[in-house]
Amino acid sequence: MATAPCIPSISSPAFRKPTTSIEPFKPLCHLPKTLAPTNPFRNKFVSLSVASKSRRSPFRVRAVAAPAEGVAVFDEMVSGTQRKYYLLGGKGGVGKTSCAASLAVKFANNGHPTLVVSTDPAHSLSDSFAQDLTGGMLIRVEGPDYPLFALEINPEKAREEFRSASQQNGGTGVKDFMDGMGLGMLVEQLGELKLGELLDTPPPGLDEAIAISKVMQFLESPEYSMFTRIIFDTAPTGHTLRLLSLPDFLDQSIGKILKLKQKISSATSAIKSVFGQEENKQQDAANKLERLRERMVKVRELFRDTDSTEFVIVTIPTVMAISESSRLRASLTKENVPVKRLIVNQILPPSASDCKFCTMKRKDQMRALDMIQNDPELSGLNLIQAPLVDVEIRGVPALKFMGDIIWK
Ligand SMILES: Nc1ncnc2c1ncn2[C@@H]1O[C@H](COP(=O)(O)OP(=O)(O)OP(=O)(O)O)[C@@H](O)[C@H]1O
Repeated sequence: MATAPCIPSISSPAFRKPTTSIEPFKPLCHLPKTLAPTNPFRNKFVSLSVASKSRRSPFRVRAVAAPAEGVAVFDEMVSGTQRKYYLLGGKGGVGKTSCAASLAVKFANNGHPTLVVSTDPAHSLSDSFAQDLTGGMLIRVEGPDYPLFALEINPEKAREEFRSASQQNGGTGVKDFMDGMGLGMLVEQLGELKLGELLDTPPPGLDEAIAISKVMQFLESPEYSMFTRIIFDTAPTGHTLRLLSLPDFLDQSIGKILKLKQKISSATSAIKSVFGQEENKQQDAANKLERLRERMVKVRELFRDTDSTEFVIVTIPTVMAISESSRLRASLTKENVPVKRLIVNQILPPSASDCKFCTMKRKDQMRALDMIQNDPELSGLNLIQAPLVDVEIRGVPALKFMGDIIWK
């Protein structure tokens, strides 16, 4: 005898038939056969209309924050050919990469040459696109109508570059040099910068700040000018929060180093001929640092530019994830980073079976969703609800499927 699946499946009748007093699921989209010859989603249906226009239900869905009705979220995102940046962030494992990759596919299928960048030290873009995107180079993603490129920034390499540039200016090289010159008092000032500490035990977020600044550097070059949509798949919340304050911190630190460098230069000008080569090397390093500082300033400006940038928070319907999202929103607001949307991912559909686990789990999720409506940080955001599906979302056809559900 056939039994109903315990964990909802996208092929299960639960996705097609109303089983509770919640608004019936309506099939919204399915993959064209040509796109998915071997795709697990083929001919399967899923709907996101859970709880959006609910009647009375055992899950109290009436109280759930409904997606902003009548707001064509994607129309607004896709319009215009001026470059726009989207940063997706949230707690670890909630689906940031899947949402970022699905948005990238959707933009590329809607006429935008798109670049998706991972600045998370633990990259998963390659896994998400089911394509090897490692190596720190732009790699074209196969499948979408318009060019879609992905870039996994190697944070180790980026940090190493920063470290070597900084050490020549503020690290032991300069310390030794200044000691030798009898400029001990400047070493004191250098100590205040805690630069050694910064380089030896870099704070979480430094990698990412440098990675983003590197992307900014790339974007200035002509071969990148084609991209009209840039999506950043960022590291989990903790990193992101530190990242927000890092550009200021580094800007100040580097600024001080450069001032110091000027002082050293003038103090040693009399003996420049002796140390000519060393001087040149240090000047190169100073230039590098200056460029890094300028890029940091650009990163800071980018984060706060409401015309071109948006931070999308991704979460799941658990009390812990929603509390963390609320704190993230508060920090983003404090830093003047524009946020409009909140994606609640992995929502369980009502179960067709009498599976107690599923019923309990969904009730719990509905309670967590209720929290959003009562949360001062989150209640004003456009809520996008995405269902939990029963297979991993990997490869362009699956990402297109997910993108068509989320980005409407
Ligand atoms: N709606 C969904 N239904 C089913 N599986 C999903 C859904 N969203 C994401 N997943 C799966 O959850 C896992 C984690 O997703 P993803 O890598 O996108 O999360 P993340 O937030 O980027 O993780 P990390 O913080 O580790 O970078 C992946 O296996 C992905 O396929």
